[in-house]
Amino acid sequence: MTVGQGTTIVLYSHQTLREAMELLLAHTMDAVDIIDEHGRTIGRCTQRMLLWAAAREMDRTTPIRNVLAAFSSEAGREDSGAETMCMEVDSAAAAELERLRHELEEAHRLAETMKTVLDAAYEGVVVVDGNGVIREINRAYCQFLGIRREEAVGKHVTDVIENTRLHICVQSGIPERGYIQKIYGQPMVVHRIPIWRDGKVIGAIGMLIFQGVSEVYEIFRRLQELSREASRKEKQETEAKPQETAASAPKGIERIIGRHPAIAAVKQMIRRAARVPSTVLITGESGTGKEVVARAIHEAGPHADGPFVSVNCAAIPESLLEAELFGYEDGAFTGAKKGGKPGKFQLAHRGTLFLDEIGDMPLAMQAKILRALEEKKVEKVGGLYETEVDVRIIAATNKPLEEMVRNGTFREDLFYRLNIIRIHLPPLRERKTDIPALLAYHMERMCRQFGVALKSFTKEAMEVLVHYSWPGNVRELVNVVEWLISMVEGDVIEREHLPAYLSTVQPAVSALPDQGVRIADLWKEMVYQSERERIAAALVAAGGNKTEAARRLGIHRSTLYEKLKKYGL
Ligand SMILES: Nc1ncnc2c1ncn2[C@@H]1O[C@H](COP(=O)(O)OP(=O)(O)OP(=O)(O)O)[C@@H](O)[C@H]1O
Repeated sequence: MTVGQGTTIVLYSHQTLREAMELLLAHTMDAVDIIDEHGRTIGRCTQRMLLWAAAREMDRTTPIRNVLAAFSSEAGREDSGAETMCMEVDSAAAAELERLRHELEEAHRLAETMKTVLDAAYEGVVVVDGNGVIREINRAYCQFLGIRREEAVGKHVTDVIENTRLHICVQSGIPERGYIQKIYGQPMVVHRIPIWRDGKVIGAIGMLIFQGVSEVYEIFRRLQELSREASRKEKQETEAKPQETAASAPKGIERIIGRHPAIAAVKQMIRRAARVPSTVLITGESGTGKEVVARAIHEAGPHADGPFVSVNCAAIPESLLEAELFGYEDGAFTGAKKGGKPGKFQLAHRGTLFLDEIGDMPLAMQAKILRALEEKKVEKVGGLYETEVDVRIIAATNKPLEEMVRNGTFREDLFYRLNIIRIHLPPLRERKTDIPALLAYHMERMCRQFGVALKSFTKEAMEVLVHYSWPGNVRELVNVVEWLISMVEGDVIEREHLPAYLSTVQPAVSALPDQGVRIADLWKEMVYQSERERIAAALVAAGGNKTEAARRLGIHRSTLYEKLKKYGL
């Protein structure tokens, strides 16, 4: 009943008249402060006030704030020596109190606003104290980590965030901006900013910058300016075609471009699916990236070093499907290769078998696949014995499997066996904000691959591309980029250069997200940072030999020298 704040005894405004009486009696006190739900003192409960209430036979369950209000208004009229705090104090003290109350309210409002801002922030934000213990973490960061706020607050940052250096930043007091930090195998741009007070570091703020597609046009434009500059120089300096080096080629989840919430959720699912060996069913229209997702799961999982074998079930004639999947023995059928052939299941041993277009699988073959999945054994066509296989199955389809189960064209038992983890990829027209980033990514990738100067889009051309409905999804977008690279002579792609069918829908005033340009700078920093890291890694791999490092990077030696100078390596 008694409410204590440290050693001070107080009464909360919701407590009853009876509780107030018991409190004063128990502590033989004359008066006690009344505190509201925000911790503010709203008045004082005195013996006189309680006597007043008793004389009026007030219900003992009346909240004390109501008693105070009634007493104040009556006492205010009848008695200038009323007991509420504001009336007891003299006018100077009252002014001071008013100022303090105002300040407290402001602080309270500010704290609320800060929390709202933090949670609405596009970036992930985490705050640690001087010991590296998490004091605050916002919704975006929690979502990215797949944890709840309560699971993070109070823990040491190293127990919550992979590869963090926030605790080091607290010790050194040196800000670290635009660093690359790998979280769940994904390179992320982070900032670490120490918080100073009275000449001491009392904590640090960590910001996680999602490889965003907001401000995409600006990012795109700047990125293109940068890269065009760089590729012009490189072209002048070297005859050799710039190659996409193994070190620079993005892998796994990095290849999945997009920050639309649906894609962010897909990435989250990929990370989870990679941790377990369960079968995965990926659904989505043709060209939405089902195979990219399957590969990402494989590459993020424990069998990443094992094979990834892809089978398009729709592309193989029914008569050959069994031999293709399970292999065949020598002389198993007319036309069989001498010596036999291993099947895809065997080839995918200790790796992943990606069964694309599983909805097109004939019923008879579905039964065989189910058996292989359940028994983890396969038998070649014409074979006499079974072989054990350890394969993770990822299946994909653009067909409505549930409906096919209902009408008997897809086996229910196989459906449930495959549908353990379900990932759905929405069509591109439902995630238009990802279009500019996808264009940027594939333009950069292909120009590099073909050894041509990077091309950029005008805003008008970009608007047409964002507004187009992309029935063929990302695959169609990739094809359009390739077409543009080969058809457009100059470095800038104008609206007029686009195939006519893309322009059938007129763009609205501005289709592009308009969220400021902060991320653009970060993107630039990220590009610089990752190039610096790539060069440093190549140097280490080449044992310090610059000619060899340049060869590994696919750039001219003089370009490497220039970059070494630029990055202070
Ligand atoms: N999120 C993405 N980021 C970058 N590229 C993507 C993305 N999604 C798809 N792509 C690209 O689009 C093309 C088609 O992707 P993919 O083959 O994975 O689609 P799919 O859904 O498996 O198609 P289908 O159903 O026809 O087999 C590929 O070139 C792939 O690299």
